[in-house]
Amino acid sequence: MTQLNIAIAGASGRMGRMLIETIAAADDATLAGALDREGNPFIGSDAGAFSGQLTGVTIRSDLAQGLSGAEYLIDFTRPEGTLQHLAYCAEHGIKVIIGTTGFDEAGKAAIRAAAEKTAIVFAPNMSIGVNVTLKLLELAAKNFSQGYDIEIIEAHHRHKVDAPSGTALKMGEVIADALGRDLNECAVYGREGVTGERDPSTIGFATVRGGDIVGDHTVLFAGIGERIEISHKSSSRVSYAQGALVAARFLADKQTGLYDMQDVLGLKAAG
Ligand SMILES: NC(=O)C1=CN([C@@H]2O[C@H](COP(=O)(O)OP(=O)(O)OC[C@H]3O[C@@H](n4cnc5c(N)ncnc54)[C@H](OP(=O)(O)O)[C@@H]3O)[C@@H](O)[C@H]2O)C=CC1
Ligand SMILES: O=C(O)C1=N[C@H](C(=O)O)C[C@H](O)C1
Repeated sequence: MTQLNIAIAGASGRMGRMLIETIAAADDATLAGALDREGNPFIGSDAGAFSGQLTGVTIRSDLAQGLSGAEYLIDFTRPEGTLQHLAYCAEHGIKVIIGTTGFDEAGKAAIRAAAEKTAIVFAPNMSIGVNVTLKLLELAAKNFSQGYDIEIIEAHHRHKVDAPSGTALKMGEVIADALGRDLNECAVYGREGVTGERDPSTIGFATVRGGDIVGDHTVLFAGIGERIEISHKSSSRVSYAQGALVAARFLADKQTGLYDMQDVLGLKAAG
């Protein structure tokens, strides 16, 4: 069986730890490197120390050292970190799976440019459940295009730094596209004070942060006399890590190009 040699960025983070455990349990993947930024207290530790299962791979801050044996990098860090890692990977032909959220337009443009040099999967949510939910939302939006107000509510743990979540924004994009609207023009991010009546063409977002909530997303289609809610709730980060591994397998025969989880899961053409 061909082995995927995968390095993990943000190795000591919530997703990094889960990814290292997931790779250890996979028959076709080998941990080939582990990165964290300079000053991180876990630099120099074994990447498996968190789970008590040593890997023989040391967490490094130097990209050349951390990526020397890697064909793939799975990166769930912060936009500024991901973009630094990506520049190195693009130069060295290392394929990249990006789960990081919170990129601005310039960051997204840099990812598109890097995809001309290496193969990339970039998705705000790698879970199969969320990606199938996006298809359900497309269908729902087309059928509730008149007479239903659309609100997206997301809840995450207290440590999350970006809002709305990347997944909530993606849900908004999918719904806006299905309705022929531009999310940049119709999104309303929170309300306060005398807001006036709701504009029916808007898509509203609400954000909750607290405790250890892994990640909940609900889209509400509120009509007269009825409302429809489509929800996805994560109870473990394992589904994101498994999805990232599926994305790495998908890239095995790709040299360049930018893909998302809809490509990976073959959902683009699905009705
Ligand atoms: N696509 C998906 O399916 C999912 C996406 N995410 C996204 O993944 C990202 C990480 O989430 P999570 O694991 O919870 O976050 P954590 O804060 O737990 O981990 C982030 C890791 O990245 C490191 N890091 C932070 N800044 C930099 C930098 N500038 N350069 C290099 N490394 C850096 C952190 O190091 P330090 O501790 O030293 O700061 C830490 O090791 C978020 O953007 C989140 O939204 C999360 C879950 C699923
Ligand atoms: O930060 C998180 O935890 C998560 N982030 C992603 C997002 O912003 O959508 C995915 C998931 O919801 C967990």
